Amino acid sequence: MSDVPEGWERKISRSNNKEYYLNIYTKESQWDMPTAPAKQQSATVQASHLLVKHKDSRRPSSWREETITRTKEEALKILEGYREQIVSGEKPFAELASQFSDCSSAKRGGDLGPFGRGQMQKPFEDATYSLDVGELSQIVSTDSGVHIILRTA
Ligand SMILES: Cn1nc(-c2ccccc2)cc1C(=O)N[C@H](Cc1nc2ccccc2[nH]1)C(=O)O
Repeated sequence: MSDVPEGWERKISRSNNKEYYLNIYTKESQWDMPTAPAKQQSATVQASHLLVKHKDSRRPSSWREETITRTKEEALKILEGYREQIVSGEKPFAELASQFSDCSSAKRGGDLGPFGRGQMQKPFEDATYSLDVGELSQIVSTDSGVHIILRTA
C-alpha cells in the first residue's frame, strides 16, 4: 500500500468504510490522497464575537435595535462592561453575545464559523489570527462597530 506524505495518517471512515486522510497537526481531514507533506498551521480559524454597533457603524441597525444612535464612546463603555463580566467569569461569553451582540451571529452565541484570510474586515482578521485558541481579544474596532473576539479554533 502506498505511503502517505509526512504528517498525514490514513484512516477508515466508520460511516462509509472509505479511506480518508487526517492531518496530524491541524486535525483537518480530507478524502483525497494528499500529495504533499501536511501543513502545520491551519489555513482557517474559528471565532465568536460580541459586536456593539454605534451611530457611525457601516449599518447602524441590528436584530436588537432598528436604528442605533449610541456614540462610539458609549459603545466602547458598554463593551468594556461585557468584557469585564466575561474575564471575571461572572457571565459566559456565549450568553452575553446571544443577548447583546448587534451581529446576526448572536443567534449562535456569536459563533462565526471557520474563516480564512481575506474573508473578514482586516482589523478583525488580524486580531483573530493573533489570538491563541481560547483567548479573548482586547476591543477591536471595524467599520461595523466595536467587537470582542473569542478564538475557538
Ligand atoms: C460576517 N458575518 N457572519 C455572520 C453570521 C455568521 C453565522 C451565523 C449567522 C450570521 C454575520 C456576519 C456579519 O457580517 N454581520 C454584520 C455585523 C458584523 N460585522 C462584522 C465584521 C467582522 C466580523 C464579524 C462581523 N459581523 C451584521 O449583522 O450587520
